[in-house]
Amino acid sequence: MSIFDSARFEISAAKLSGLPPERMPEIAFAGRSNAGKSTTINVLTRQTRLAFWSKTPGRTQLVNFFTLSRKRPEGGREQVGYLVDLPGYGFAKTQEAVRKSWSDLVGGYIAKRRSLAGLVVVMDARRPFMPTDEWLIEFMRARPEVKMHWLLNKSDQLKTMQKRETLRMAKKRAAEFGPNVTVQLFSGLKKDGTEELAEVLRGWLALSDAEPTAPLEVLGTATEAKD
Ligand SMILES: Nc1nc2c(ncn2[C@@H]2O[C@H](COP(=O)(O)OP(=O)(O)OP(=O)(O)O)[C@@H](O)[C@H]2O)c(=O)[nH]1
Repeated sequence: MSIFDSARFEISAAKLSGLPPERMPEIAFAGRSNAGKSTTINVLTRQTRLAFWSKTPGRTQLVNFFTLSRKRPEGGREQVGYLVDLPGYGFAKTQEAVRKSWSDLVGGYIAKRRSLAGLVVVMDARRPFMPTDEWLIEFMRARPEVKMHWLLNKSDQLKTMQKRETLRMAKKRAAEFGPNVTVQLFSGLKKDGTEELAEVLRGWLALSDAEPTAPLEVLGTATEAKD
């Protein structure tokens, strides 16, 4: 059983003060509305209702935390990280208040969350790097040490040559952005690229399914020595 199959809903937060304590590395997912973030999370975790929270229109923007765990060699399970579903974006000009609350929540999370190991940006491969995607990517300039993976979803809608060109262009942009950015083509519909994505995310958590005893750095629990 992969750590992603183990994903269990833990908690939702509508504001930064409601986030759970930083006790494990976090893998966050973000994307424009309709880019396929929910589909991606559901394919990755092989569940059909995990990311259903964002489905209700007009729902308060929430950050949803799912616990990832793995089997201990001696039996039982241990928690290894959080999968964090960030609220979608892609707003009309009139929705300024919505945009502001999204930007405070998501921008604040990215800027301040020390346990953020990496961010997956889900984009529509037919039109990646829309202005709202660029906002999100710009937030990450403040955290160059955090990994980022650009997921070019709906690649099933592209012809072979378009796929090649889109990937080439995105890889060029990733290299310009910095050393911690990776990119791949993906299709949530066809489940193409799922293993490549899972491999990237296991790398962020310093985990491998083949090595259940691999050491894991648990962030946010260090205490300072007192004299
Ligand atoms: N062709 C194609 N369609 C996809 C793919 N992934 C998702 N879709 C479709 O795109 C639409 C949006 O997918 P969702 O997963 O709901 O997108 P979302 O980004 O979570 O959207 P919000 O809930 O609005 O934030 C749905 O109609 C999906 O069936 C894909 O890989 N290929």
